[in-house]
Amino acid sequence: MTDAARPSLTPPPDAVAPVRHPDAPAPGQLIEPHYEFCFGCGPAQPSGLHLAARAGEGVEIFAEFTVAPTHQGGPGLAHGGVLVTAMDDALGTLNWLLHSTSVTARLETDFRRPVPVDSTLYLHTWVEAVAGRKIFCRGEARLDAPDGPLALTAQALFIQVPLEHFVNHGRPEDIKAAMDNPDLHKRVRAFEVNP
Ligand SMILES: CCCCCCCC/C=C\CCCCCCCC(=O)SCCNC(=O)CCNC(=O)[C@H](O)C(C)(C)COP(=O)(O)OP(=O)(O)OC[C@H]1O[C@@H](n2cnc3c(N)ncnc32)[C@H](O)[C@@H]1OP(=O)(O)O
Repeated sequence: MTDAARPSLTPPPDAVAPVRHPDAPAPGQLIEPHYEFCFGCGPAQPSGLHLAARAGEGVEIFAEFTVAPTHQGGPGLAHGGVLVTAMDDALGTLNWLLHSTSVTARLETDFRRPVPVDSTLYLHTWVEAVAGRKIFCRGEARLDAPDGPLALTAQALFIQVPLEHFVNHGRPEDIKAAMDNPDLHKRVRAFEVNP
């Protein structure tokens, strides 16, 4: 499908190039998971993807995820939804480079090749353009090496939201636990004062 057929994923004429926030993680720096129970990157999720993400030089993320037997769809193959989750998380981690909180509004993924269990997916995501609250991003994932065969490509629209988005919509006991975690609180507050 051409870009013209997906108008909501194509930056409008008044969109601007993304700006790397001055407090963004340095290129090469490992980015801490935003939440320990996140299914994509949280260390406290036994069946989670345990995605490890690093900042790139631009407004971009490089991430890795190794497909475990718990991630199967077909026998010995990664479930497509799990691959989309990995892509979604690598795209969501771009928040750290813009220093804003945004959530996925639309995510379109092309599956280009099967991904076997035990393989490592090398994801690269980047912000293409920003228009008001809309963040237009793209991503690709390659098999077993940063320059390995292309397995997935994606285009996404993220929408910037205030922190209240999470506080108002999350299950109250989880929000309370998150707010009681001083590390998480400090990390998330940094976004608020540096929008
Ligand atoms: C202290 C507490 C601790 C908190 C800890 C938090 C730390 C967090 C840090 C970092 C988070 C990182 C998370 C990473 C995880 C990976 C990312 C995910 O999986 S996120 C989950 C999945 N996504 C959702 O659950 C969104 C559900 N949807 C919504 O909430 C709303 O629909 C939302 C916010 C996306 C938009 O709602 P509106 O009311 O704010 O805005 P409207 O007016 O509807 O849309 C604004 C513009 O965007 C377009 N738009 C909206 N949705 C669209 C769509 N699906 N496709 C195309 N355009 C869309 C609209 O047409 C509108 O455009 P026009 O301004 O009129 O030009």
